[in-house]
Amino acid sequence: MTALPVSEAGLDDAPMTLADGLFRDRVVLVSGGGSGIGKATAWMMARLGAKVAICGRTAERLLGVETAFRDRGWPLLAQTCDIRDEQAVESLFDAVEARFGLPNILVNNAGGQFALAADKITPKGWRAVIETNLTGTWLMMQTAAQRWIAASRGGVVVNVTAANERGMPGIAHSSAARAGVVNASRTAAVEWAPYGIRINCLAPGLVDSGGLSVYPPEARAGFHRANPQRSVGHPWDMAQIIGFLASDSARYVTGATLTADGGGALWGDLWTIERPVFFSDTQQEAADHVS
Ligand SMILES: CCCCCCCCC/C=C/C(=O)SCCNC(=O)CCNC(=O)[C@H](O)C(C)(C)COP(=O)(O)OP(=O)(O)OC[C@H]1O[C@@H](n2cnc3c(N)ncnc32)[C@H](O)[C@@H]1OP(=O)(O)O
Ligand SMILES: NC(=O)C1=CN([C@@H]2O[C@H](COP(=O)(O)OP(=O)(O)OC[C@H]3O[C@@H](n4cnc5c(N)ncnc54)[C@H](OP(=O)(O)O)[C@@H]3O)[C@@H](O)[C@H]2O)C=CC1
Repeated sequence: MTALPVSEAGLDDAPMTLADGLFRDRVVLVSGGGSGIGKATAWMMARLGAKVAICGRTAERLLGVETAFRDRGWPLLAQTCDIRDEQAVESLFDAVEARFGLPNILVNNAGGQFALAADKITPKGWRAVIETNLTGTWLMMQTAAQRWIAASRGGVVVNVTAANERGMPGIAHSSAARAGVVNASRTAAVEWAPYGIRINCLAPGLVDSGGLSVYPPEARAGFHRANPQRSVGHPWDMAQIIGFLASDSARYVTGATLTADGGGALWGDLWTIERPVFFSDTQQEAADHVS
């Protein structure tokens, strides 16, 4: 696959398949918008005319995007917020409403985990990942829906989960949380359909964002081989799928999960921790281990 640029200048020029002005004057809230997939999405939305709000826990990350948007004359609201904290989530939505009005689109992208063998995860570590990826994502989408319902308006949610059809060895907590988001999304897609709210998920496979740096080098070395395309995706690839799901082109799509993993759900052997010897590529090593 052709490599796409990752720099900010690259995001300015990255090829766009979505129509000019597609999100003109729409208010788009992107969680985790200070880096990786969220940042690429914020950029894409701004290029397509949206008023963008981003959040994350780290002020410096947000500041980087704020500066770049100011240089380009793009409107942006950036606010620190831990999505696990319901009061912080409420004040984030208050701030967005005060600046731009109620969001039309929520891109629920913030999340992450640490890689550790399932038998080593502590209760505290389990809770931290579930709270981040399931509870935090839920608080954001429920808050958006409550406000849309109160205002008698529709809205669109895109939840960024992870491609977990075959589990995600090394990140069991995250795999469980993402499965929870997918099913909560299906359920809410039905309950909130009468209010004109659509909810879909994007389940990425491996995407070459800075986020991958937290994985051990021996795991990272195998990432690009873990799917039939023998490559990792780019944040811009994810941004454009998010743009499609958020747009009226997808108006008949709700409760769905779109997997973008280079076919990794069908073929490939992915480990986010070092591959146990039992699963070794060399038959002799594996046989030695079993016997
Ligand atoms: C087939 C195709 C498929 C394709 C499938 C695709 C594969 C998926 C690849 C995914 C890639 C990405 O998501 S890339 C994005 C990666 N980005 C991130 O992960 C960043 C976000 N992550 C985080 O912030 C953290 O990991 C997270 C734990 C979730 C939240 O942080 P907090 O500040 O709340 O938590 P902390 O205080 O740091 O830690 C809380 C506890 O968690 C545990 N803990 C935290 N870090 C730990 C660590 N490195 N090792 C062990 N344990 C740890 C400890 O018990 C900690 O308690 P103490 O012991 O008391 O400290
Ligand atoms: N890259 C990949 O291969 C894959 C990524 N994903 C998922 O895609 C999403 C984006 O990841 P990606 O861009 O790759 O990696 P990044 O680590 O760059 O992005 C994660 C973003 O989420 C923010 N975040 C994390 N926890 C919280 C929190 N509690 N409250 C608010 N913001 C938070 C981070 O900001 P801060 O730390 O400042 O809070 C950061 O901006 C994540 O949910 C990730 O797990 C899924 C599958 C594969």
